[in-house]
Amino acid sequence: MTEDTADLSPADRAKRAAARRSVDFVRDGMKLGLGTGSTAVFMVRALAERVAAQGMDVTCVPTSEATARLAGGLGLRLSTLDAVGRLDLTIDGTDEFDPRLDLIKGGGGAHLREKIVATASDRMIVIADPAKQVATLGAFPLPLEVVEFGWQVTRRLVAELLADHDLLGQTVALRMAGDAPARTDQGNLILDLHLGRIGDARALSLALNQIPGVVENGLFLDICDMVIVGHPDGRVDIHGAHGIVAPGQDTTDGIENLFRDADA
Ligand SMILES: O=C[C@H](O)[C@H](O)[C@H](O)COP(=O)(O)O
Repeated sequence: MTEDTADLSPADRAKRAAARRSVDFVRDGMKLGLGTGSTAVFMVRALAERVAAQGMDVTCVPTSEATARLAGGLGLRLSTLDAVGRLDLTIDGTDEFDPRLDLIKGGGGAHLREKIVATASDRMIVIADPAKQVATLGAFPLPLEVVEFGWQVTRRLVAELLADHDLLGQTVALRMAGDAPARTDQGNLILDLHLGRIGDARALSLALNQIPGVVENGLFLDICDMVIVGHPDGRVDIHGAHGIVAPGQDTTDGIENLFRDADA
């Protein structure tokens, strides 16, 4: 199945360009983590096309029920993280990435499973449109998955903790889905932390996860190896941990070199 790009918005054309480039990194026999969100949807479709066209043998672990439905419906072979144990590569979207390739994720509430899967992967490629690139994380509200039991006490502890950190804002909001609280795939709640700018993401991430009712925050630190940024005209830029390693329309040659460069 190939989408008609003429019907896509510029942002969606950019997401699609990044997504299609990312599946060039998939090799026969790989165990793959599949991300969640609108950019990941383009990736799952591109992956299903490639696997079918080339008769590849890949095993996929989805990071959400939505991705599981999409990937399964497109004929990709699904498994569970516990069944495969270790993954070769995870490809996922993001809400923000900074020059260190640190991320804020969880705009769709999937960051817990996404972080478990990415951490169990040898590599993580993030796919993004240009709007996701920031100098400092924090303009996008930081999602925090919390258990329902005592959540208002948890929210108060989170608010007190934020007062001790280097942040522009400190508003904590329960995420809603219409009139009811939004629920994650685990049945938990989400607090969105409107922080404006996060001065020390490592200190904040560690501190938040010390609060008992907190399950996981949306900061992905030192997890991502490469960000592929798509553009509406189909070009892509590949960002490694030390800057752009493949500006403009790169080739499919030297994929392993790109990873090595990303690690340099
Ligand atoms: O919970 C959702 C995930 O972290 C998504 O990967 C993230 O929100 C980016 O989503 P999108 O590709 O739709 O911008």
